[in-house]
Parts: sequence; C-alpha cells; structure tokens
Amino acid sequence: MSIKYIATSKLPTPWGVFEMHGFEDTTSGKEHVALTLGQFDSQQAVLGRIHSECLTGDALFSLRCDCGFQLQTAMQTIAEEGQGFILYLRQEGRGIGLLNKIRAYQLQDGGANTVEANEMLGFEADMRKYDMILPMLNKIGVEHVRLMTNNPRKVAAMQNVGIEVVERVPLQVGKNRYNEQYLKTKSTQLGHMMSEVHFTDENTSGE
Ligand SMILES: Nc1nc2c(ncn2[C@@H]2O[C@H](COP(=O)(O)OP(=O)(O)OP(=O)(O)O)[C@@H](O)[C@H]2O)c(=O)[nH]1
Repeated sequence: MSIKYIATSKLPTPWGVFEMHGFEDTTSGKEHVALTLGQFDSQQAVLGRIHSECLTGDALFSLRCDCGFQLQTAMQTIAEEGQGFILYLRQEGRGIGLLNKIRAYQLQDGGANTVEANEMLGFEADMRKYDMILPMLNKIGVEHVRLMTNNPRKVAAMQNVGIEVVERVPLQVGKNRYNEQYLKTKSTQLGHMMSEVHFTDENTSGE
C-alpha cells in the first residue's frame, strides 16, 4: 500500500468549517479523506475518529446501522471541543464493498445476522485494514489520540502503527428499533464495547 497526499480544501458543515485533506492509495486506487478542525500540537492528544464508509448510513439516512449517527456526533463533538480529526476510510461494508453489503442486507432480511450474512457470502466478518492511517495521521500532524469508538480493533490498529491512544471515548448513539439486533451482534460477536444504558434513542421510533 502506498498513500499519496493529493490536496486540501475547506469543508463547511453544519457543525463548523473543517479542512478536508484528500489521499490516494496508489495500489488500490481507493480515495480516503481526513477532516481536521483547529491546529494540532504534536505533543497533545487530539480528539479523533476513524470512520469506515457507510453510504447507506452516512448519506442515505439508513436506520439499519449506527454509522450516520456516529459520524454526525463525532463531527459535532469535535466542533464543540474546537479541535479534532476524522479519517474517513473508503472501506464500505467492513471492507466487502457496497454491492456485497446489499447482498448481505438481503440475507439479513431473511434472518441472518450481520456476521452470518458476511460468512454466507464467503467473507470474513470484518475485512478492514488500517495500514493507511499512519501516513494520513503523519500528514495532519497527529501522534497521540483520544479515539471516539466502541471498537477495540481500531484502538489496536492505531497502537500497531505506533500511534498512542491515550483514551477511548465511547460513541454509543443512534440505537433504534431497526438496528437493535445489529448493535447486539456487534457487541456479542464483533467485540464492540457497548452498554445498553448509554444508548440514546434519537428521532427513530420508526412509527
Ligand atoms: N458487511 C456489513 N457491513 C456493515 C453492515 N452494517 C454496517 N456496515 C459497515 O460497517 C462499517 C462500520 O464502520 P465504523 O462505524 O467505522 O466502525 P465500527 O466497527 O462500527 O466501530 P465504531 O468505531 O465503534 O463505530 C462501515 O463500513 C459500514 O458500511 C452490515 O450489516 N454488513
């Protein structure tokens, strides 16, 4: 994998004006994005998130997952703090791609859970890789992180490439009647650290 920095622009959002840095994985052709807000001191632990692409949740308002809620909450929290970053990684569907995720959703409509559906299609439950994060974090000047995630694999992935995770900040938002089973499976089979009590039930009664 070889990550090439391409360009930086402003990205005005409802939560603040972020800087958007574009990167290309010249081996796979995948295009990744880092959003930053504020100036970083390399000695300081910066609030941040690694977010994997979820077209359905991030852009199409899907209630099948918690992705869109997590992305929005992370951007809002960074804006409130006045500083932080998001690495938006183009590994849709935990790395199986959008069309395979739709195949997996079809199987889930028939009763499989999110892990079983991946396996029925011949994939591992989680195919994501995180090798791109080091060159991206180097470019935006981050060495120490307070990571917003419930996923211990992301904490390990950062530490594996030499980035210190000073603190894991839980990000439990967006529970609703459509994703309850999905969140439960993430917790019981994918190792996500989630406690029922901290879920917020947002605008998603589904009535
Ligand atoms: N294969 C598959 N992928 C899914 C499904 N639901 C969501 N996803 C993908 O799961 C990934 C979730 O990414 P993140 O929110 O960054 O990561 P996470 O593992 O949930 O960890 P957190 O940091 O706690 O949110 C995205 O790539 C989604 O497209 C599903 O049912 N099947």
